[in-house]
Parts: sequence; C-alpha cells; structure tokens
Amino acid sequence: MSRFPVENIRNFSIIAHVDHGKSTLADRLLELTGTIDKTKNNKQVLDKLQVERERGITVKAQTASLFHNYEGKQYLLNLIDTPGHVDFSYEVSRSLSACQGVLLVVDANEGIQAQTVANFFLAFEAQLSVIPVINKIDLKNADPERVENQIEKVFDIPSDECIKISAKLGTNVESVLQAVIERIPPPKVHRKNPLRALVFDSTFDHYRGVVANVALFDGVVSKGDKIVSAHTQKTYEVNEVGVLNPNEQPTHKLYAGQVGYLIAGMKDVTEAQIGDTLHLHKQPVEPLPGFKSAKPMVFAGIYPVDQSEYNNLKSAIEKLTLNDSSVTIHRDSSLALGAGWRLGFLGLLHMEVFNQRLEQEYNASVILTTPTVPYKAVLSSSKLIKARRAVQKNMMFIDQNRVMLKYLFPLNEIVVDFYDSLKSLSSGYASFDYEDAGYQTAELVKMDILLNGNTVEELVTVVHKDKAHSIGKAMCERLKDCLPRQLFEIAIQASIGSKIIARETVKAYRKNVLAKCYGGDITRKMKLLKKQAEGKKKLRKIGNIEVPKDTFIKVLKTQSSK
Ligand SMILES: Nc1nc2c(ncn2[C@@H]2O[C@H](COP(=O)(O)OP(=O)(O)OP(=O)(O)O)[C@@H](O)[C@H]2O)c(=O)[nH]1
Repeated sequence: MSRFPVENIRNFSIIAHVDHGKSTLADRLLELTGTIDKTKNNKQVLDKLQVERERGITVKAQTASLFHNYEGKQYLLNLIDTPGHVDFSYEVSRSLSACQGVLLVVDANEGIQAQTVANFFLAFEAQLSVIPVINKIDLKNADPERVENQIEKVFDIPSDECIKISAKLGTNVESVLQAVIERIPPPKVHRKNPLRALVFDSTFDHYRGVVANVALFDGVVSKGDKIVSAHTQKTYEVNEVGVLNPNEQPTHKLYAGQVGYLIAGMKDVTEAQIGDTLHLHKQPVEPLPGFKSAKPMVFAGIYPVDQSEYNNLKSAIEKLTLNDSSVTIHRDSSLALGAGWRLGFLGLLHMEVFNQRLEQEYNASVILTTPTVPYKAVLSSSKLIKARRAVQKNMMFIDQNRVMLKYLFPLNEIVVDFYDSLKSLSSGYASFDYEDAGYQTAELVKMDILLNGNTVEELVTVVHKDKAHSIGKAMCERLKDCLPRQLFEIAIQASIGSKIIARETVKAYRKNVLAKCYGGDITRKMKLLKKQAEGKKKLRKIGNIEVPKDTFIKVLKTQSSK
C-alpha cells in the first residue's frame, strides 16, 4: 500500500435517488479497473446481502478499493456504494465522512428526485466535490439536456460539468473515472502524525469477531500494532488489516488517506462503536468528531416467538445493530409476550429489512408489534395530502414539469403506505423525502383491539380522534380475515376507553388433524399431533385464542391505509 502516495488516492461515494443506477455504475467501475472480471453476470456485485439481492435494493453501504492506471500513474480509488431509499440515508451520511467527493447519479428519464436533492445536500454540507452523472442515456425517453438544466437550476452546477453515461451498456464510463481523478481532491492527511483512524462501519463475523471498516486520517497501522479505542480505552493487537477489493484482501499495512478493514480481536459487539477513533497504544490523539446518532422515526416491540430463544435473539440483535447502527434498542417486557425490546427504526422499510435480516442472517424468528411513531414531515398531491392532515410550507418549480413541495405532516400519516399511495396517484412520477420537524399538539386517542374481551397488546394504537372509527373498523375486518376459526366464537372489538367503536365476529370451527386417520398406525397419529404442536409454537395465545404471528403485521398494514 506504500505505493500509493496521498496525491494518488481518491475516496468517493456514489449517491443517488433509489434505482437511478448507483450499483450498476459501481459494477462498471469495478470491471473497468479490472477489480472483477467482465461478464454478463455482474449485476449489483456490491449488493452482497441476501435481502438486497431479493429486493433489488441497496440497504448497506459497501466499500471497494480499485487500482487504476491513469496517464502513467497508478491510483488507488476507494469507492463507497450507498443505498438510495430514504430509510437508509444514515448509511449515506456516514459513508461521506470517509470521502472527499461524490458521484451524484441522476436518471436521464426521471430527472432530479427527492433523494437526489437530499443526498446532494448531505455532500454539499460535508463540503465534498460533486460530480453530476446523468445515467441511462440509452433509454428511449431519456432527456439528458433537460436533466442538465435541472441540475444547473437546483444545485447551481454548470451543465457542462455533467457526465452523460449508460451504466448498463458501459457507455462513457471511462469519463467518470477520469473525472474522479481530476475533479476530486486527494484526502488531506498526515502520514507522519500518530495513527488516527475513524471506524465508519463494522460487521460481526462469527469466527473472527468484529471487522471494522476504517478510514485513516493520520499515520499508519500495521499488522501486530497495539491499538486503543478512544471510546472504550481498551487495547487490542491488530490481527489483520487490508483493503476490500471488493472482497477482503490483507495488506499488512494501511496508510493515512486509505480506506480498508481491520480485525483486532474485538469479540464483543459493544467494543466496536461506529464513529469511534482508533489510535496507537501510548500515542493518544484528539478523537475524530464521530457521527450524529440516527433519529428513529418508527418504534416497534420485538419479542422471541419462544421465550427460551431470548438469549439467542439478544445476541442476534446486538450483532445486527453493530452493522446497522441506526437502530436504537431499549429493553422492554410485556405481560403477554414476555421479555423483549423496543427498537427504533428510520422507517417501515428499514423495520422490514431488519426483521428479514434477523431471519436470514441469524435464523431468528420474532414477533414484531404494531409500529408507533413520534412526529414528522414532507410532500405532494393535494387530495392525498389533505386526507393526511398536512400543512403546506413551501413550493419550488424545478423545471416546467416538476415541482418540489414541502409539507408538514404528522409522521404517523406517512410512515406506512404514504409512499405507495403517492407513487400510484402520480403514476410513479412523484418521489419523497422527509426530515424530522419536532413534536406538535394533536387530538390523539388510544385505541384498543379486544379478542373476546382481552386486549391485544400488539395492536394497541394511538390514532387521530377523527380517524379512530375508520381505522378501528378496518382493523377488526382485517383481523376477521386473518384469524383462523377456532373451537369457539371470537368477538373482535375496537374500543376507546370503555366505548366500543367497531365489532366483527369469527364463527366457531373445529379442526381435527386426525380426522383422516381411520384407525391404523399410532406413529402416524403421533407425527401429525407433533406437527400440529410445532405449528402452535408460531402462534401467540391471547386469552384462549390462538393468533398466528404474522396477523399483527397484516392488520397493521391496513390500519394506515384508512
Ligand atoms: N436502461 C438502463 N437501465 C439501467 C442503467 N443503469 C441502471 N439501470 C437499471 O436500473 C435499475 C436500478 O439500478 P441499480 O444499479 O440497482 O440502482 P441503485 O441506484 O443502485 O438502486 P438502490 O441501491 O436500490 O438505490 C436496474 O434494473 C438496472 O439494470 C442504464 O444505464 N440504462
């Protein structure tokens, strides 16, 4: 790594609105620099998580070091691909702390969208160089000139600075590499100073413990060095350092200005805080500013399906929150569900992805309770907006066809399905982003859902007084559809205090798993009964009523669409 003096290093992120082509551009840059072989199968190579592959979205920022020869000099380009969806913007802001510049990718057909604006300002505030890249020029409806004008108008970047490419076909992607080298400054660092490394991300590896992603602001770190965490003051020996290329490649040393990974025998997830500064033993340094903690928007209770799984789930949640530090955790307990936690997420997609990662990466099965919110803001389409108690704050025309509207919304009106409704009402054209606008007074009531008179804690919700009736009715109807019929009649009721505002009834039914076994082999009967008993583990008992765990999520989803 000593081959790369600071002036031959460029650290940059790719930022954009969701689906504008960041990961595809990253693929082409990896191919062009020979980091990966050029094959037709390279599709979003940096999206390594199963959840990312299944959903086709990036949820985790990923780093890759590229080696590139330009005008006779060998350069080290550290690229960080970031997520585009608003729920993961915390990943973007952290990634930018390791960079001096960004590629701001804009779709040549869709033009500037909400997260384009939000991500631009993150980069602008961090005083990074911004290179606008207009992508998908191969599309039939592409209009790169219109997008250039938008970029000039909204971001004040001269249109001749835009690079027009097709990441899919690879058209003009070399100009992007050239611009990275010529327009992004090298990092301002000092190799002669004592080590100062920022932990900007970390993951937990079952065998090796914590793997920290570090950006070196000063000094050098080598395998075998004794380092100290400024946060915990604990000392460790460095077992491995290296670069991500895009997979881990040990290098023995990392120098100031470089970005890579470091393993130092941290076995406990509390030891490697994202935002921590690492320095050499007996050479303390002023810690780097670290990161503002993320502000959760949606809170939900999380409980093991079976209390005997509590400790396993605890360890799974700790390891996953190490990798996703925007989730906040507080211990919680419920009479009905036992011991668990109250987690804070940045949005509902974030909550779903976290739940899916727990299941896929840690084999954990959980009950998630109804999400609840504090309060929050932004965007368009008047009918939709009036129905959601919004107040307009600002309006700006981006060009003849596009307008940016700012609204103040109660957060609980937008958190679940506002995005979907907005997309369908605007035929996919509108996009939105939000930021916290603080708490405000409102006429809210607590609504209970009862099954044969027993409150279902997971479904207790705070709703606006004017919407209580319609939401209560919808939840009762949905519960009726989701609840399996049981041996007795079930009354489903919504109530505010002692006042019942909606009711549905599920008729009695008897399920006999042995019905088809006429006499015969006892082992077969035992097998069926055992299977039934296992199925019941996934059920939650309220009074004597058995409720499948996904019922809560199904019911909750309708709740907000009313
Ligand atoms: N026609 C065309 N399609 C493209 C181009 N670049 C990307 N796409 C397609 O656009 C879609 C989104 O691309 P991604 O690279 O996953 O976008 P992204 O910005 O990384 O998405 P997120 O990480 O989820 O925000 C994929 O279906 C790509 O194949 C392009 O230059 N032309």
